[in-house]
Amino acid sequence: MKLGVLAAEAGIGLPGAAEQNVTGFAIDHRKVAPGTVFGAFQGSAVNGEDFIPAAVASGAVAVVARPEARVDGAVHIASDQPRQTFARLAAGFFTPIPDTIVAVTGTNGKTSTVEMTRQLWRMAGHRAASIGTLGVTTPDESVSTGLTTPDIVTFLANMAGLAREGVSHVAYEASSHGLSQYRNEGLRVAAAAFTNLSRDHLDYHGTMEAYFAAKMRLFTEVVAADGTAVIWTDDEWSDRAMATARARGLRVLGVGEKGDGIRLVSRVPGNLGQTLQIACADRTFKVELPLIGAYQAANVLVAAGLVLATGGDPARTFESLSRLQPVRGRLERAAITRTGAPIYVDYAHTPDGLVAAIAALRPHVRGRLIVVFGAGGDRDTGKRPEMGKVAADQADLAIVTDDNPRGEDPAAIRAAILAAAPGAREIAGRREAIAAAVAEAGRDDIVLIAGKGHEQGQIIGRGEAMRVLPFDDVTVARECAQP
Ligand SMILES: CC(=O)N[C@H]1[C@@H](OP(=O)(O)OP(=O)(O)OC[C@H]2O[C@@H](n3ccc(=O)[nH]c3=O)[C@H](O)[C@@H]2O)O[C@H](CO)[C@@H](O)[C@@H]1O[C@H](C)C(=O)N[C@@H](C)C(=O)N[C@H](CCC(=O)O)C(=O)O
Ligand SMILES: Nc1ncnc2c1ncn2[C@@H]1O[C@H](COP(=O)(O)OP(=O)(O)OP(=O)(O)O)[C@@H](O)[C@H]1O
Ligand SMILES: N[C@H](CCC[C@H](N)C(=O)O)C(=O)O
Ligand SMILES: [Mg+2]
Repeated sequence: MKLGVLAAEAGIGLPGAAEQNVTGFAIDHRKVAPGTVFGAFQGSAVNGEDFIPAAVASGAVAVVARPEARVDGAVHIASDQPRQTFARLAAGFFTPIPDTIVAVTGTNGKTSTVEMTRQLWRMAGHRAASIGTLGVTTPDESVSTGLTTPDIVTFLANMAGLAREGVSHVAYEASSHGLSQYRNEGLRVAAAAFTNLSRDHLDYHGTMEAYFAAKMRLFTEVVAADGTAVIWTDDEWSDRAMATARARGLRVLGVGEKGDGIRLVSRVPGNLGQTLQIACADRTFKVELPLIGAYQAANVLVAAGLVLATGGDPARTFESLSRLQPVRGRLERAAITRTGAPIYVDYAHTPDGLVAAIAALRPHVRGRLIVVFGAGGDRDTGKRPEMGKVAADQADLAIVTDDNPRGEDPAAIRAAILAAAPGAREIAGRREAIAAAVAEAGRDDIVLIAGKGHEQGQIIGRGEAMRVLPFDDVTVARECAQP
């Protein structure tokens, strides 16, 4: 494909005819081959512009970079927003793409919502896939990518690969990092959802306002101008999210107790699930959802909103809710202790997530709720005491342990949590902490192991020294429960 043709398609002006043949795209100079377009971005760790000479030496035909960057020996595609320009250019190269693409943002619930959307589409007869923290899940398999939102080249290549496999519908997770780094752009996104906003990632965004603004780019720039915004109505930030979507002229479908598109009329927790009454388009529907917790009901309804926004039939969609499969590591019932106490594994790794996971289990607890959790290293430090406070206030026994210490001293992370968690117990090793919780649990108790969900390892160290030690909360829970 000729560089000039790609640029013209993306509406990017280039000096000269740009007859160069483009063979691929890369944002890492180590992946540049002859004919590659290299995106040189200023990052948080290093400046990609430093690698321009190396990229050109490896055969880059063009470099997308700021106007002030120096490019010799290749076409300089100058842009004040090089990540966005690169994405638009690359999107023309990676074809075909699936017909129907939707995206989900929010602090919590993205993975669950994209996964539920995928399942609902599949039940409606579509070949559907999801992309997010769990990797790429296709009709046939699941492949892990390591990041929630893969880099732009992987993202676009995945989309093209899925379309070639015959996938017509894709739901992807748009993290705030991904949105602010333009890691998923250039494609027609038919509908976009907002689940909620609460404290997380302030190490990266600085303030809640900046964090919110990063997420809102999904509505102001990423979703198609004639697309739909599916917004959970019952969050503190919902009204502002709706106003943002309306200001762009998007169709807004509100979902929640205050929702005008899908209204949650009532929710009654049952033993292994819950009963929902839903009002939609002048009709009411009763759903036996085989999942517990208000938060799971919320995610499922937002997923249903995305399905309706992309042409799904309401009656069929709500009927399908009763056949949804649980999402890996989200309130997953991992094992039962010898005394009969259930052990749940959940991915709650924010204060709000912990509140939601505890609230989901509370109606099922006759004795004590024992919560094992920690906080990740090299991430927002401010959420640590907040998580400690939630556990101290709302669990009957809190055990603070390690969760991906990364480059930090695990004892210091635990101390920051414990400072706000009077009465909590400190047990460094995660296996030992889980074993202690299991040993404590009597017949009427429930154990919640929070923070790692589906994760398969403990991340220790950073940079060259980083190691991932195999660790799976579900497996360890089973081993401790039935030694
Ligand atoms: C802070 C952050 O988000 N960093 C991500 C980001 O890095 P960056 O753009 O700042 O890049 P950088 O490492 O400073 O390098 C700058 C540029 O030089 C290039 N480079 C770098 C080195 C080299 O030798 N040659 C080279 O060309 C890089 O490819 C990059 O384009 O882009 C990189 C490539 O896409 C990511 O790998 C990297 O993720 C790091 C590893 C990370 O841990 N990210 C986490 C925080 C993250 O993104 N998490 C969210 C989940 C959040 C949630 O869901 O709650 C996610 O979406 O996964
Ligand atoms: N709608 C919700 N409201 C509040 N908490 C939620 C909600 N959905 C999920 N959670 C909590 O967040 C955890 C993670 O859920 P999920 O993986 O779906 O979110 P995510 O947004 O993809 O997270 P990440 O940012 O890590 O990718 C759950 O295990 C639960 O504890
Ligand atoms: N997407 C989130 C996941 C956090 C999971 C938790 N186990 C941790 O390591 O902090 C992040 O990268 O911040
Ligand atoms: Mg996720």
